[in-house]
Amino acid sequence: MEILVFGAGSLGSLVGGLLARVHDVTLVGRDPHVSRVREDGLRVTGAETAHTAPKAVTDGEGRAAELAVVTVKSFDTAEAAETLATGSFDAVLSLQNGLTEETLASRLDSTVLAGTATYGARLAEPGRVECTGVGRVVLGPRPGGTHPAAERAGKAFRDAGIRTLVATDVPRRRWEKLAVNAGINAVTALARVENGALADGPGSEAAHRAVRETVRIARAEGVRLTYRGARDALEEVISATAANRSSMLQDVESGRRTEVDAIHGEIVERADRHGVDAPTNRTLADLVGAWESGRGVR
Ligand SMILES: NC(=O)C1=CN([C@@H]2O[C@H](COP(=O)(O)OP(=O)(O)OC[C@H]3O[C@@H](n4cnc5c(N)ncnc54)[C@H](O)[C@@H]3O)[C@@H](O)[C@H]2O)C=CC1
Ligand SMILES: CC(C)(CO)C(=O)C(=O)O
Repeated sequence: MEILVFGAGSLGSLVGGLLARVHDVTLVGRDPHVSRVREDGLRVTGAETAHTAPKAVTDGEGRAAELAVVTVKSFDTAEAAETLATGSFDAVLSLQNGLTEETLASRLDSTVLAGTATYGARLAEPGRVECTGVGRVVLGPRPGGTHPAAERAGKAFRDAGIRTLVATDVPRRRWEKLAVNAGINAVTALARVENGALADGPGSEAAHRAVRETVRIARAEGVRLTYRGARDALEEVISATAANRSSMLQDVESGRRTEVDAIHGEIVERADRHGVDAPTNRTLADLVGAWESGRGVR
């Protein structure tokens, strides 16, 4: 399959490097990574290993492929969509945090699929990405149900050795992931603690409040997410990733812009739309937003 991976950073390089084992892959990224991939290929090290030779470009304009996989940070999604709109794709799949598939769908004519990835990836150096954990990709049609494009994308991922589930209940899964991120990301970033610190104590209280609010908003959106389901997912992720530093904590520690707007900000915006209270998410969004403004990265 011809696949374009838009956003060849950590996750995009891991997924693109693995897909290039059996598919015709083009990475859209930035230098010096892109130049190194052109010279020496792309190495995947760690929990997965591969050395493949995807094409790599810095200009994503006017490209065509059967599938485009979007792996830019959530705040770059609108710009990525504008660039993708100059090309031609049968389907576009988001593997990002947040509900970015809606931004893509509002700007693109292609079929937009939504997904989640629990693989861990870190761009170790130009030309080399480290797989820090083998997880799973779950993907499916944005409104749920089935679609041939989702089946084709799922088969392409599986053929490349990526653990993949094609799901019929993607909205619930996307909101469950959003609820887990709402519970963990800002609390760990503000408290400067690993995910495991939220297993009990005050961090746990804040995380559970953020999750409970997110479930209320998901239900107001018509998504069949239960508090018990989201709470179990939160507790499982806290336990399975106890020693990890969340992506938001890593961003704050590196002085980078975070995905707070796509997680807590998105939840607050939808809460306002539905007239539902979300005081914990609002406070978390304001505090991380204040840090970003003070740091000049917002
Ligand atoms: N890193 C991980 O282990 C995981 C990441 N995710 C999600 O995946 C998304 C991406 O995360 P990361 O890979 O960690 O971020 P990242 O910052 O490492 O990668 C994004 C890349 O996109 C590139 N990019 C952005 N706009 C571009 C443009 N217009 N043209 C060319 N290149 C462009 C950036 O230069 C950057 O290299 C996020 O939403 C994140 O939450 C989800 C699961 C795991
Ligand atoms: C699931 C979790 C919270 C794991 O750290 C994550 O997705 C993140 O850090 O962004």
